[in-house]
Amino acid sequence: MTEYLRRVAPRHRPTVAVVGVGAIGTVVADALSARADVTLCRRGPSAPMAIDVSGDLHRVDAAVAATPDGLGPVDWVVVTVKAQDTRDIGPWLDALVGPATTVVMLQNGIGHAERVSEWVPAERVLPGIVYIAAEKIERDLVVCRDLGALAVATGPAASSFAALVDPRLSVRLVDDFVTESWTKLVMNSALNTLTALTDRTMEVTADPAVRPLFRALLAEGVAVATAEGARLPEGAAELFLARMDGLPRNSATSMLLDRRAGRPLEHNYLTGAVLAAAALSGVAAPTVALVHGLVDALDNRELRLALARELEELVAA
Ligand SMILES: NC(=O)C1=CN([C@@H]2O[C@H](COP(=O)(O)OP(=O)(O)OC[C@H]3O[C@@H](n4cnc5c(N)ncnc54)[C@H](OP(=O)(O)O)[C@@H]3O)[C@@H](O)[C@H]2O)C=CC1
Ligand SMILES: CC(C)(CO)C(=O)C(=O)O
Repeated sequence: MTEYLRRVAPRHRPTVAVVGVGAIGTVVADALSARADVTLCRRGPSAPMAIDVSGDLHRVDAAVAATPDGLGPVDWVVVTVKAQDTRDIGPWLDALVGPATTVVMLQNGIGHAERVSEWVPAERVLPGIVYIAAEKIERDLVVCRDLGALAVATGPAASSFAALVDPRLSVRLVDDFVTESWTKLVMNSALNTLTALTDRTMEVTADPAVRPLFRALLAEGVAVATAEGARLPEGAAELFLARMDGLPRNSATSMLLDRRAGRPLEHNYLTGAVLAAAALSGVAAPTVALVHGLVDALDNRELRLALARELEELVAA
């Protein structure tokens, strides 16, 4: 293209749809909004979102859709629902995914591409791991306490996506995504589950009564991750525990927030994923199994309570 044409040709602004406008979806939408046309795909009333990033409170500059009706394919779909809700966003993906769409999966756990294989082939999925601390404190308001980083699998889609993101949210391109995702999964399997079970923030890692349980979960997780091809250093479990000790003491995990709000828990994609891999590779993970069972019992109880609350509201209405 000549220099003249380059100047007069209208620039195509990339289009992005964020499906799952909770804590992480809102932070990422905000970070994309300067360089792309962003649509927030929300269920319920189509209100805009506000965000508070370390005291800077503002409205997210994005369109809002409450239903997929009338939407067409976009350049990028960013999926930020909890892993267990991925199947439910099928109607959004039907509308938004076309032959040139890349789906960015920003979720804890592993198996990101498999979860959306019905809608998009693996080569057009960009899996990502999230290192952000955020919470949706009201229906239309998210607080971001640490605008950390995203880690995405290296490739052409990764560089193009990174170029769209405000540099204040760093995007790290990782060659070994297996090691990256298993490292986070092993930590989430211990930290998210034990904070949710004890109803305590990250300070629980230092409790001498609970610390041995952290150690056992991490050691089993590391053994399974290694069997799955993650390349972890010698003494990885202790290293992970030290990393957890460095996290803000009064911060919640996403699973603790879900427990406190009476929402379904993501454990089937955390401890559940570790157990599935352990069964396949023949690695023993008895502590992970016990803790998984406890969280499952908690999840069912929270669900029953949520249903009872809904019923009460219906009766009162
Ligand atoms: N929060 C954090 O600090 C961190 C989270 N993560 C991971 O990031 C991922 C996203 O977590 P997070 O942002 O915390 O989760 P949230 O629960 O805050 O947000 C998920 C959003 O998805 C929406 N949703 C669920 N089902 C549907 C549906 N069928 N259609 C449309 N929207 C739907 C929910 O809507 P509604 O509001 O209506 O319920 C909710 O707003 C998870 O895998 C989590 O583990 C990782 C690191 C840190
Ligand atoms: C690492 C941690 C605990 C950070 O918030 C997380 O991934 C989560 O809350 O799901």
